[in-house]
Amino acid sequence: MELTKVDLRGVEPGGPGWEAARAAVTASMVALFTRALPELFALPIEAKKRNLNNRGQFRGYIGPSGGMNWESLVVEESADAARVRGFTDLMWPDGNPEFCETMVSFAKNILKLEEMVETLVLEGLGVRGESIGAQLDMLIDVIRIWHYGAPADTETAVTLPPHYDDIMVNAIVQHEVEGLEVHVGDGRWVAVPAEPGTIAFVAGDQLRVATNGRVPACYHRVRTPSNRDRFSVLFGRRQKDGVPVRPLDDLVDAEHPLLYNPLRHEEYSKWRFSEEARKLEDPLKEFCGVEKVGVC
Ligand SMILES: O=C(O)CCC(=O)C(=O)O
Ligand SMILES: [Fe+2]
Repeated sequence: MELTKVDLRGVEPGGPGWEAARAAVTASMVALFTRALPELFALPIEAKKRNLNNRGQFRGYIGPSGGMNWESLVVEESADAARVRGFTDLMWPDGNPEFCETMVSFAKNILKLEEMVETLVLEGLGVRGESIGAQLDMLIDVIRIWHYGAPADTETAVTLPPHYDDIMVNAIVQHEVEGLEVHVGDGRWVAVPAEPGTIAFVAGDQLRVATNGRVPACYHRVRTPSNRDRFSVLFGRRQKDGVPVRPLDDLVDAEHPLLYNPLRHEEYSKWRFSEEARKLEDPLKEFCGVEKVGVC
């Protein structure tokens, strides 16, 4: 079975055209992958650690640990030049305007594309325009930048174990080196090719809740059998802290009864990396499902 591809070229859900947005993202990716990321990861570890991880797991710098040969950093609200300047000044106390400009331009371009995808998905499910607008207004964006060394376990070649993302949608951009694999319906893993200009949109737990289960979260992992170093960038959108994610009213009716209670991102993201949650097959359902796992 091949991955289902939806060709969105020519689809214009209002505003600037899809093709123009896609071309702008592709152009801004070149400087990002060829200059900005290698420069960032070449910084001493003390500098990267200034990207603090004090608001729950995966919200700042992650260094090599537990046999995993990886590093990653987070830039919150990356389409906002002032926020990116804050990050840049932390990394390079003398400033680095070129890095800042590259990140902001990439984030602004990909933000447009991601908004279109979110809108298309919700429109496709029959959500009214005003509810879509209100939902999108509750989101903020966050970029996670990864640098993976060659796989430590050359037999499996897995560099990031299987998981669901805890946000609404992540746009994943790979560059030349393969890695992203998604779990498809028949239980197989399918690689998303690292082709130039290809962006994978991955649904997370928050979209599962907002769509009342209509869009399942995508189970995915990173595996690099070619044994090379790899960079990737994730542009994610998630609900703002303090604003719970609720199933959209338009997606709850007699045929589709309410499946989830409101989900608070900051509570969920802390709990789901706990010992207890890691053992569960469906932590989201356990955390906020109206019916708990194993209860009929
Ligand atoms: O590096 C990738 O392609 C995906 C990373 C990922 O799945 C994550 O950070 O949640
Ligand atoms: Fe992920």
